Amino acid sequence: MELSFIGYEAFSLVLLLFISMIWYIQHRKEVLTQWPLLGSFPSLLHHIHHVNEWSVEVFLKHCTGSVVLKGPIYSKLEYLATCHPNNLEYMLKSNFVNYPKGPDYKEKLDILGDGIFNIDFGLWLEQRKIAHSCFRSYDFRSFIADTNRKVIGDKLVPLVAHMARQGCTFDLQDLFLRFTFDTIMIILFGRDPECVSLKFHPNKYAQAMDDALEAALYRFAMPNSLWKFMRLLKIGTEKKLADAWETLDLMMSESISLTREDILKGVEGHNLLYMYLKSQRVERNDLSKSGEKFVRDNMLNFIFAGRDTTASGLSWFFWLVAKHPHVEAKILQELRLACMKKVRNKWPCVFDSDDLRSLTYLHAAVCESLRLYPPLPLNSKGAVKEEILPDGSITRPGMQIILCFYAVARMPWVWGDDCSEFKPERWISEDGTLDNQQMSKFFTFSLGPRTCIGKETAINQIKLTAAALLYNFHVQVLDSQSVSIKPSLVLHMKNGLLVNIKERVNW
Ligand code: HEM
Repeated sequence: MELSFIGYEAFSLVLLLFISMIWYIQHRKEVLTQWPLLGSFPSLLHHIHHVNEWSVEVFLKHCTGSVVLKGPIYSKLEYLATCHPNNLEYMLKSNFVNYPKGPDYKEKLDILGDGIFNIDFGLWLEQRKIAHSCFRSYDFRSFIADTNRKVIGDKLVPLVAHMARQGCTFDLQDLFLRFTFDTIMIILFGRDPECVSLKFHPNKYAQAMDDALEAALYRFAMPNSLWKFMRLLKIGTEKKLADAWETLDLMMSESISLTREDILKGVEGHNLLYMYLKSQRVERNDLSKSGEKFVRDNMLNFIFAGRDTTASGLSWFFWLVAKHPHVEAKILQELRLACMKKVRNKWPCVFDSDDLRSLTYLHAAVCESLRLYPPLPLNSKGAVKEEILPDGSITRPGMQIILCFYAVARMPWVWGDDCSEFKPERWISEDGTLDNQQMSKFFTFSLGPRTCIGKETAINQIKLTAAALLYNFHVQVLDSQSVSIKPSLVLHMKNGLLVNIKERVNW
């Protein structure tokens, strides 16, 4: 009797395995597999290391702008991933109030605390107003322009000239991360951490930021219970995040206390922390205690916002330009004209914000590169009320909505059959001016009330850096390397960008 029961169990197991195998063979070639009981979760985890490229395949294969992904049946995980421009526009702009980031977002990005990225409604509006008034102020804008000029002209260009003379191969992405870190730290705290230097000393803060961003990506893909369990055990990406958190907190408290000391000594400043403390109307004697967490959270948000994104934008831009010599030639032609107008014949030549106005083709090339490689490729939202989106998809409270900015640029029905090509010309209208119509389907800086506050700062910094480096040097990307996307919330290159640099002596 017992034997036949075991025999029955074994038979059922073999049958189950057989059915699973047949099912697997039938479905293994699908881009997105809906597993019995487990939903799309195994597919999502399997593809998480290249989630952006995978999202393009999924949307193209399913010929749609939206797909629903479900977690295992025991979990409440349900995603709506969409790259339909009408949906994106609707959620980010027209019906923005129904699509806050939601508490789930803040839990996953807890390292950012109550900073502007993480909060919604009244609290967000208050912080947005403070940030907006700083970024609009003449003094702060001049301070940013001045910082850009100094960091590019006095540090970046001389270092690149040195590398060119040495003839050594180096990682351009690493250099850009150092450069944007120095710049953002000067803008925020008025202090130069001197990461752009001949010593190339290891940057533990950069590593900490990379680890935090990688851990955050995995949190977005996993059921909450799983990453919380990993956090409890301090293993994997959660262990890296805990260490990164400690390192970044230390950096923040050092930077904040140094700036506070300056203010207490009466040193006038134009940096963002100085403006934030002033905008809180903190009494001078109170500066040592006031708003510790408020300041820490906001400044850390700005470091994440300003360093990684701009460095990513620069790295992909240089890679694309190196792969498209005809684009490089057109940019150089424009730069040469700009230089001639100002009668600049010394080497190296560094451009300033005034020059940028005449550089239409460079602007188009930068937009085109940011379209194809948006530094923040995904965005996440929650829904307050159930609604039907413009493409007919339904959003429900509790659902996580993923806005796929990387994928939208690669949909032929949005950007045309040549959508995957690097073509700055698509941004220029027949009369040679910039074609602003493209902006309605350009989501790289988001849209609506939460549009990136640093958009102008970032574009200017990329253009000024590109102009200075391309005009003075020839950047040759090593053909032997494989350039791919790193699994992270920011679109970095997995193995960096190895280049050789030569001075352009013939100008
Ligand atoms: C190429 C560079 C950049 C790109 C592609 C970019 C992109 C974005 C995107 C997509 C958002 C919306 C994020 C969301 O809603 O979750 C955003 C928000 C934001 N960005 Fe940027 N950004 C860049 C550079 C900068 C810089 C240089 C700064 C400041 C120094 C900055 C400050 C911010 C802030 C404060 C927000 C939050 C706005 C809010 O929630 O109201 N960004 N950015």
